[in-house]
Amino acid sequence: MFSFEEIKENLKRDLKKSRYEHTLRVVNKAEEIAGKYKLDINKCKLAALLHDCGKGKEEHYKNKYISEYNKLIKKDEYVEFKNPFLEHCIIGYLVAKNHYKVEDNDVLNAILWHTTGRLGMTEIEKVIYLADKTENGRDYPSVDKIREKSLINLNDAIILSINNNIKYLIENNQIISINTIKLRNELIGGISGR
Ligand SMILES: Nc1ncnc2c1ncn2[C@@H]1O[C@H](COP(=O)(O)OP(=O)(O)O)[C@@H](O)[C@H]1O
Repeated sequence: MFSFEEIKENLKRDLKKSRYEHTLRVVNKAEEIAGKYKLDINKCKLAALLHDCGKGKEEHYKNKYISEYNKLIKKDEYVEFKNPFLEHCIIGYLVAKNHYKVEDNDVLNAILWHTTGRLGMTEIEKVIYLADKTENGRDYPSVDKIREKSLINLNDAIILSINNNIKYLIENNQIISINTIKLRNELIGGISGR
């Protein structure tokens, strides 16, 4: 297992500058949100640091971890990670697990589901999902509302974020993850949680 600082050094080298800077802002935002809900800060910071670790070198890492990739991608809920916009999620999961030797499933799942979310998300997964969408460099019309809500109620913030996300995906004629739809239905259905 690499230390947090070692991973940071590696990512500084491997990611393009803007992606690395986004990553550091996601770490800060994840720390802020996790602190609010008294969640495990170290797990959240590690997942935030690694959330985009597969970005930009998807083909390279896919080939490197092809047998595990092929096994995972067959699962119904993972099929959509074949989509080029979502591929970095499963690649990030594989790189965190196999290259950075992360064994903690809370951290690995937060990386895997950071873009789409999924039914039955853990609170750590929700923190990384929201930290990615609301880090201080993000600037889109509803970001302030989602940012504010993230520190009040995780589920309500995610509903706002998904509504915004779906509009964007429709306007750009992109696929909408079935996992996102399932999550939205779960949260709108009023399943308890925070
Ligand atoms: N719920 C979703 N279902 C399908 N595609 C999505 C979804 N959310 C985002 N995407 C696509 O994935 C891309 C990457 O999203 P994301 O990882 O959140 O952005 P970033 O790489 O900037 O952190 C988006 O630009 C969009 O095209």
